[in-house]
Amino acid sequence: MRWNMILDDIVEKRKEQLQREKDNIEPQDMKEMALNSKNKNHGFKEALKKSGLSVISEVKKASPSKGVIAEDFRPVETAIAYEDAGAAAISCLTEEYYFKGGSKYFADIRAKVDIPMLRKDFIFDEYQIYEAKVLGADAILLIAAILSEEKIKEFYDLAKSLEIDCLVEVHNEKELKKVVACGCDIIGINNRNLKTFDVDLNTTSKLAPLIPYEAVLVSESGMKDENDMKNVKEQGADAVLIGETFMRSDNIKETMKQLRSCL
Ligand SMILES: O=C(O)c1ccccc1NCC(=O)[C@H](O)[C@H](O)COP(=O)(O)O
Repeated sequence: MRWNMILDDIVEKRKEQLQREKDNIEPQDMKEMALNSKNKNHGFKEALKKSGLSVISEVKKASPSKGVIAEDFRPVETAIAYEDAGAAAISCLTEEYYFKGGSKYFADIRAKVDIPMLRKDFIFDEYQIYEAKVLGADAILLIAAILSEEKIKEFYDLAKSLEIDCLVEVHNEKELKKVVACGCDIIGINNRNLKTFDVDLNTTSKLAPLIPYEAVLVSESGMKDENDMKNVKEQGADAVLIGETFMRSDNIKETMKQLRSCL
């Protein structure tokens, strides 16, 4: 299978979702709603820079690698438990087909928690950034594997103009180079190999030394226990993004405590 095959499939499906979204609210209307939005940033970047290793806890019902993770999916309850457990921020999937997420889940959670929220999606159209603002997102994910350097810069600047932070995700050195060239200030290293779905925390070890000192470094995917947390912290991560481990937990507070026990 080709390196970007899975991402290509996800993006193709995501285009269909985008069309439905545009049919529902026209691009000009979405843009106006975003520009008139009173939603304020809850301080995503600042939350990740607090001492220790900050945790972005993810609300995710399913994934391409694991299928359905949470049969009994209760997004708002889960998000409130994350906040109570001391998560620095919440990530919520809004991609419908592969991750079984949705904008409604995002909006429902936003109404109930006070910590910063990341809109986790596959963003390739400015409409999705205006929509993120309207939903109350404090940050969006930009994936270097699906965007040119020009697009990263354009979307980064647009998001910043709307007071939205960007977590810009890389998988390898080539992607990292274009992200660094764009001056991105929050860089995510995804430990998941999208060809095999294997997670390897050595991806963080390999790329972390190449991240500019002033950028916030987020290690993403595959964090299962306190040793993984200790490992990526030692590699210089400021924050981690954790989904599956929390989504499979029946006691989120206890899982958070356990994950943080070696820090
Ligand atoms: O999770 C997947 O299978 C996946 C496949 C293709 C593209 C992205 C994918 N995941 C998105 C993520 O980045 C993770 O949801 C996030 O880092 C949390 O990972 P985990 O803690 O391993 O659930």
